[in-house]
Amino acid sequence: MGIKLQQVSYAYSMGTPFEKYALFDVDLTIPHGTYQAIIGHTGSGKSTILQHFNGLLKPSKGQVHIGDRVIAAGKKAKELKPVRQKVGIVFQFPEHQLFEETVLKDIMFGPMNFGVSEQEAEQRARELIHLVGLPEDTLNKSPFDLSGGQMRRVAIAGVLAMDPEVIVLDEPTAGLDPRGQKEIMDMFHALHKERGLTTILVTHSMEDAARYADKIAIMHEGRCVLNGTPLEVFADAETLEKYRLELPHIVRFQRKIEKLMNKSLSKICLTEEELAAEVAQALREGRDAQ
Ligand SMILES: Nc1ncnc2c1ncn2[C@@H]1O[C@H](COP(=O)(O)OP(=O)(O)OP(=O)(O)O)[C@@H](O)[C@H]1O
Repeated sequence: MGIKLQQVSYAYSMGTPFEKYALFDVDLTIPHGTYQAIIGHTGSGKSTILQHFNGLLKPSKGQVHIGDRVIAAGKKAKELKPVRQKVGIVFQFPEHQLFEETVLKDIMFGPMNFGVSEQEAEQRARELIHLVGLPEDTLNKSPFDLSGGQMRRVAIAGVLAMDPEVIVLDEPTAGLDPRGQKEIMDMFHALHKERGLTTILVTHSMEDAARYADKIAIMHEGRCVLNGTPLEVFADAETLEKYRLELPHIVRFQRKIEKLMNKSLSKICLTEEELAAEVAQALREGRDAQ
């Protein structure tokens, strides 16, 4: 399922003296099966845009297409339950929303609330607990006896239990140690590939955007100022500089090497392996030319 924003503007407290526009004429098309990162500084509108992806917020102007459903300014949004089931949002610190006495009940809560049978919901929970990297006996524990990282995984299993077609991740690794961060990001990437999910990652991390995303959109003061593949975005040094966004570590390293070699490599590299191969190639060419 894809998502498309057409000329979307959004004002908080519309029509009151506190009216404040947080989005201005945003056009963004996220085709089915894409891994889209949305990056921007604090206050650029990331959380506001995210809440449009499943109808939590309705645009003040413009239209949001979620699959074949259209949510438009000025129109009453009909029954949004199916949209909420198809678009799962992993909010920041999702473990704060755990509340049941056991992990099993917590994971089953969402699907059962949406009419899935108890048997089916339990089966999903038993499958998902492995998928999020926890042993099956976790299901019988209280979520509040788990570590922070384990609680995060349980909360993620709860979102996946709804069997969404689109998954929206709002800084999903905030507060985790580097190893936990990588494990969670790799897990979402594997899910994205295996289940053909449309994945939207809202992040401050250029590293994660570079490593996982097919497309990177840059938000600045409520506008989407750039959207392209990682290579297109990292080649646009002028725009990145204008909006004070850092290149990922690996690209900065490449720039340093190029400066020392006084030579540009033939492409921008996003992994250590690619960079090593490009440098080796450039050295070979240098030797052959002597
Ligand atoms: N409930 C609200 N009422 C009024 N203004 C708000 C509200 N929520 C956000 N804003 C304003 O809207 C703008 C965009 O905020 P938003 O939270 O979408 O940005 P963000 O990029 O998600 O920031 P962060 O990275 O800090 O989460 C900011 O100027 C913010 O102050």
